[in-house]
Amino acid sequence: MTWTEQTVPRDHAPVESGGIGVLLVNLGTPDAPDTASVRRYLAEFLSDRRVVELPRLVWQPILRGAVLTTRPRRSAHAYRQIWTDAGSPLAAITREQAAGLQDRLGGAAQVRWAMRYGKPAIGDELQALMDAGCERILLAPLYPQYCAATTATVVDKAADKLRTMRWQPSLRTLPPYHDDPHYISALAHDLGAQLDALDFVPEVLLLSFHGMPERTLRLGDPYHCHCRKTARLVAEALGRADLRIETTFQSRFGRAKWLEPATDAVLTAEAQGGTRRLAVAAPGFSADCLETLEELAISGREQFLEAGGERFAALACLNARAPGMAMLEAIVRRELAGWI
Ligand SMILES: C=CC1=C(C)c2cc3[nH]c(cc4nc(cc5[nH]c(cc1n2)c(C)c5CCC(=O)O)C(CCC(=O)O)=C4C)c(C)c3C=C
Ligand SMILES: [Fe+2]
Ligand SMILES: [Fe+2]
Repeated sequence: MTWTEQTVPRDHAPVESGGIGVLLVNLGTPDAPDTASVRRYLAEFLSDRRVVELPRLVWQPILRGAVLTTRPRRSAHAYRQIWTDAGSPLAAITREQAAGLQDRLGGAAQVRWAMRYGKPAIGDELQALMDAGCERILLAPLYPQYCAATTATVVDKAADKLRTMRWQPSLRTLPPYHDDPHYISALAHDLGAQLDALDFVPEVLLLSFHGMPERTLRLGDPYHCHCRKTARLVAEALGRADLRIETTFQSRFGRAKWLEPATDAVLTAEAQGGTRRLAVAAPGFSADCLETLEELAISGREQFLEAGGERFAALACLNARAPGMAMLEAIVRRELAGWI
């Protein structure tokens, strides 16, 4: 037998040479804002050992016991407050970002999107890109600040899929972009415009990042340093001498010590300390989601006003608006250099 294309067995359809794919990935979200869907989502998310770094034998009984019997109902209530006709904001915005990037890249690459937990699954979307002829794929976790709990687990999940393939695509990953001039100037431009559009002048701007257990910093995760650097560069680029800018960490989970200062504690302390007008932005989130729309814009507002604050604004993430999309196009094109 001669070794021709026809006689060599394949484990996927033949691909056209030169096909380039881009897979945008964000965290994940439940399919619906009900307790059962949230429980399914949290079970997958919180079973990831990149997220909760405890031995399985210790963590799984706690997760299956206390956590999954109480949290899903509470979180489902929170999700219901932010759910839209297009579904979960995180999924709807990520879908829009993928469509916007596809428009910008034209025929140079095929763009799809996936979620690390829930749907659409990373493995299925990698397969779809390959089925569409992509031999080279840029995996783009939409996390500006690198963290093992977010960025690394996306790469792990993609590797799980590649492990099943005889003929793998060539894979690149988007590096963290926490200090990239495109990202910093997109944020400065967009946050500056949002601040100018407010009907009050804030005394304080909180830059609130998602928290992490503090021990991950001691173990060498660069996340905390990346957040601090982003905050410093955004503050410099905003260039507002009249605005006090503070960095905080939100969404504490569990009993361990998390990165500080905590956003909720600072909102209360600022109001009690005399700050009357405050704005909060979440530069680490590429898309608005539960953590920005509920935790900051709803609960955060309540905390600040109940403690004596008078005016509060939660600024939008970059989402699929022009400054964020131009930034995404620029950093993706750079990573595709040599491919397109
Ligand atoms: C140990 C628990 C958690 C770690 C560590 C963690 C890190 C982490 N998360 C994000 C981004 C998002 N998290 C979101 C929701 C969310 N996060 C946790 C817990 C941990 N996150 C939970 C339990 C939840 C679900 C909601 C809840 O029950 O509170 C989301 C929003 C998802 C959505 O559907 O809108 C995002 C985005 C980052 C960036 C990060 C580490 C840097
Ligand atoms: Fe989280
Ligand atoms: Fe939260």
